[in-house]
Amino acid sequence: MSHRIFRIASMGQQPAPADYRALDKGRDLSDTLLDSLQRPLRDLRISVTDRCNLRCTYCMPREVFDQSHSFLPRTELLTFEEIERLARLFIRLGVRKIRLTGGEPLLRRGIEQLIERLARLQTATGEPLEIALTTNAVLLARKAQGLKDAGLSRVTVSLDGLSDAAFRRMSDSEVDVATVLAGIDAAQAVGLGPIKVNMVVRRGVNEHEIVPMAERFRHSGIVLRYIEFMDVGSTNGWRMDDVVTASEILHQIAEHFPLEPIDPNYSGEVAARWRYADGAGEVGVIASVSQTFCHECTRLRLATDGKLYTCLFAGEGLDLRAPLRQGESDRVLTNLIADRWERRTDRYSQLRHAAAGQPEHPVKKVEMSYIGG
Ligand SMILES: Nc1nc2c(ncn2[C@@H]2O[C@H](COP(=O)(O)OP(=O)(O)OP(=O)(O)O)[C@@H](O)[C@H]2O)c(=O)[nH]1
Ligand SMILES: C[S@@+](CC[C@H](N)C(=O)[O-])C[C@H]1O[C@@H](n2cnc3c(N)ncnc32)[C@H](O)[C@@H]1O
Ligand code: SF4
Ligand code: SF4
Repeated sequence: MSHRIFRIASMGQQPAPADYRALDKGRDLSDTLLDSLQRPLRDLRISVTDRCNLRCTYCMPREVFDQSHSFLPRTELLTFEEIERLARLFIRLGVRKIRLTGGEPLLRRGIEQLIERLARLQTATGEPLEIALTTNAVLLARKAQGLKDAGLSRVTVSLDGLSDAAFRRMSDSEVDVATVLAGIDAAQAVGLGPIKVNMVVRRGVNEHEIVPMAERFRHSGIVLRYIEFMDVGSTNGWRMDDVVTASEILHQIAEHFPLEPIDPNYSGEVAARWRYADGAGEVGVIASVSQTFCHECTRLRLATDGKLYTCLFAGEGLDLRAPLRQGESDRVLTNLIADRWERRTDRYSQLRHAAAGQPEHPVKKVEMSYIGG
């Protein structure tokens, strides 16, 4: 396996400040913006903080994200005004859905004000923008009503097991499952749905929770999605052996509750959908390791400090904060973003798959808590 193919992910030069002048020109936005693999831009994920109140072992292992870890200082974060300005430009380039994430997005002070600003925006086709938020739900019970009032469309909650023992092992915390379930109940009560629950499955840690979780969310109207443990970042000690594949997961569930495949809700959906044959609802599997979906990837990620990443597994981002704070025009920023998308060649998961799960990384991948999950 050569190093070369993994070098493809998101490499690209930051233009020198002087080059911004050359980008100060109008752009025809009537055609769909496509990357070099003919994928449109549709989905923007914004990391609003790199901090978190949990220490999930697969995302922010405590031994790395401890007291000595330098989180970004406040001045380095994009302000709400800056995020709103960029969001407008992304929408003009085709974005229809914005997902707020992190780190833990409910830790960002005044997140409701950001949602209010975004909720006023319309997509290029005149429809309201869909604004979703992914959260560990530790603070959701007390914040659900405010989020709804601010204009949030829906929430996705991460929960890796129903027993406190498994949940605490995965999240490396003392939080109990009841707190997360209370958050889900509150979100449902205020109408922050359709609600989805994401469960990362790690072999030998929480695979015994697959069936109890299915049982808990059947008949609830909530869509549970199982996620294969991924090699995001550089610190989570990922090994292919620890991945419980989507087919293993589905097999376990189907032994108790027969399943039937159903069509995706939209092109490029990351979860493959299955419904319970007895009509109890649906589940999804996100097979980002065993059945990759790069060929339909329409996602762009704006990290906490304003760097733009064209792949979850990128090593380098395009700095948008510098031109923003240097007072560059919307035209410059739009051209910067559009040019980056047009040059995009990322398909990391597909290449990892082709290499039988043995990537050799020439670049240090950024952490998921910073780039946004
Ligand atoms: N490899 C890879 N994994 C992804 C990507 N996007 C999402 N995932 C994984 O899928 C998980 C679930 O993502 P969500 O944000 O809940 O999924 P989504 O498809 O945007 O959600 P919906 O809008 O509800 O369909 C993430 O936490 C990641 O683990 C991606 O672009 N690449
Ligand atoms: C990074 S978190 C940020 C939002 C919020 N803190 C939460 O946990 O919902 C977003 C999603 O990424 C998923 N995730 C994090 N690390 C992962 C990994 N190594 N493999 C698969 N999914 C991962 C989490 O389970 C979560 O659903
Ligand atoms: S997955 Fe979410 S809750 Fe867990 S450590 Fe990462 S950012 Fe925090
Ligand atoms: S690895 Fe994920 S983020 Fe990167 S191109 Fe593939 S689907 Fe998109």
